[in-house]
Amino acid sequence: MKTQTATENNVIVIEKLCKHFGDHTVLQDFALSVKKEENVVVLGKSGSGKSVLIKCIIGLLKPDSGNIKVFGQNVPDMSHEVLDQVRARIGFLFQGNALYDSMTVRENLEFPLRRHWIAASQNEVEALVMEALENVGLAHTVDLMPEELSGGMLKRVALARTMILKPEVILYDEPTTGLDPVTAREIDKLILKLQDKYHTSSIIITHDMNCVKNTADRVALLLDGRCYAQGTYTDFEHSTDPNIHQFFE
Ligand SMILES: Nc1ncnc2c1ncn2[C@@H]1O[C@H](COP(=O)(O)OP(=O)(O)OP(=O)(O)O)[C@@H](O)[C@H]1O
Repeated sequence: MKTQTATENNVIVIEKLCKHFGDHTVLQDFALSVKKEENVVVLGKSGSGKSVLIKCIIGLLKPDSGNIKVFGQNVPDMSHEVLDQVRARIGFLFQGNALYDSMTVRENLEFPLRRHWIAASQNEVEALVMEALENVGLAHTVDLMPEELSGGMLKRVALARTMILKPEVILYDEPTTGLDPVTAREIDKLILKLQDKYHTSSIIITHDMNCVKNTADRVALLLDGRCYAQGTYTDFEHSTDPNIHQFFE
């Protein structure tokens, strides 16, 4: 049974998050929360700090101050051991997919299972690999190498690998960037399908307003280090605030 220890149904609560590099302030009192089974899109211009935010959430960067509570525990206070356990509950879809070129699709999908010692027997590993690939409609690619796959297929295999540990939270870093519009919409649909099937919560970083429209339960605009505005896609679409409106031009 999955444990849900966070308060008020929030799986992520970020409060007063500050991160500087030298005299460059990237995040300043940033706040955001994500509820169970909610998709929150973080919008922000290039260089606004979206990747820094994601890295702080998974403990790859230490904030200067503030809290990042994931499943009720504060990431900056976690020991390496606890952080490792929490990371097994958080899936991360990298912008560049981060598949190993020298491994087959099967080996790429087995990798997180072996790293976290999830499946004991080879039969269990095989079943989980095939379930993950069937989820993204790519069971037939199991013995192919990444170089034999199209950009959209690579993204779907990467998503299958992210999902194989059945994460409760998924962080998507620009999931549709570099894909043609038809493939991008297929990825949007997969994001929703997997959320529905596994009841995941997500933070999605994207500039693709179609992806926002299709996937966001809520949109948060990261501007000048803060969460400048939050609302639905429709709220944002109808906003007359130039800082919001510019994303629709
Ligand atoms: N390790 C680091 N050391 C110094 N500066 C950094 C570091 N990581 C990020 N930055 C700076 O923080 C700022 C925010 O970077 P970040 O990569 O989070 O932007 P982003 O919103 O993800 O941009 P993009 O949409 O282009 O990917 C940038 O000015 C970047 O140069």
